[in-house]
Amino acid sequence: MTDRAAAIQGDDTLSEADRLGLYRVLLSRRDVRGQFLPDPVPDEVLARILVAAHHAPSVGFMQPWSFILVRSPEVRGRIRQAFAKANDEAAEMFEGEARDTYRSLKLEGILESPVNICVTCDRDRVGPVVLGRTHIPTMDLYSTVCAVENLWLAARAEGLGLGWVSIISEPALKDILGLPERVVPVAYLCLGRVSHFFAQPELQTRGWRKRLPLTDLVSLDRWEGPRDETLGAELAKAQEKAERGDLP
Ligand SMILES: Cc1cc2c(cc1C)N(C[C@H](O)[C@H](O)[C@H](O)COP(=O)(O)O)c1[nH]c(=O)[nH]c(=O)c1N2
Repeated sequence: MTDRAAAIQGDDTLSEADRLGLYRVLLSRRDVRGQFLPDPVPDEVLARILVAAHHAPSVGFMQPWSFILVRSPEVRGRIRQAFAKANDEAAEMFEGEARDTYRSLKLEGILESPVNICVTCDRDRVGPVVLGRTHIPTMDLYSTVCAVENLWLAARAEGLGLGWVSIISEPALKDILGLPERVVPVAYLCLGRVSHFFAQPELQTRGWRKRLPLTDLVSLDRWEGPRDETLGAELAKAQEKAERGDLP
């Protein structure tokens, strides 16, 4: 094989089944809190999902992420306590009916899921000057979120549910997991087999918020600039189709 042949992707066209499969994963991915089954996630499946996360894009190819697999019931118990404290504080921030609804929501599956994963960002992984992060310092955090999304989609492709828990004080999480000062806990995730996936986001099903019309969110050339009517009609059609659960 020539150097060039080795350097480019061989068959770079996706089959129709691949294309649809990707959309199916994207549109059926759910945040899962309550339907976890206790069966362990096999190591080879975990490895595939973590490789998918590790193939995420990152600023300057910095790869600032690490993955802490939290299996210990003792550690998970401490995390669950930190969640409970933050969740009580969070409920107080809402008023009236919203507070009651908030209290009725299940917002984590820390103990029910067989494994938790903390995805961290080492802000100093390659020293202070990073290609692409020179003018917007938060780019390493955004890169780590890309890894989280890859992990989430790969989990869905493996038939596993994943739930993101962010109602925890950051210092408490850092303390429990022993993170050094320079390392940010970007995402605390609960992963495992589930009894079922909801068709729509749970927050929508439970009346908290609806998906916004995409046409309101796409404009031309500047913040809230003019709308392209022809594109707008396509966006509305495509969104309706997705809401019905039809693949594009
Ligand atoms: C950064 C971040 C943080 C959180 C979330 C997501 C993201 C991206 N979500 C999940 C969130 O509620 C969910 O994604 C939306 O409601 C949309 O639902 P689907 O993900 O499409 O099922 C989430 N869910 C939850 O039950 N507890 C939580 O603490 C959080 N935190």
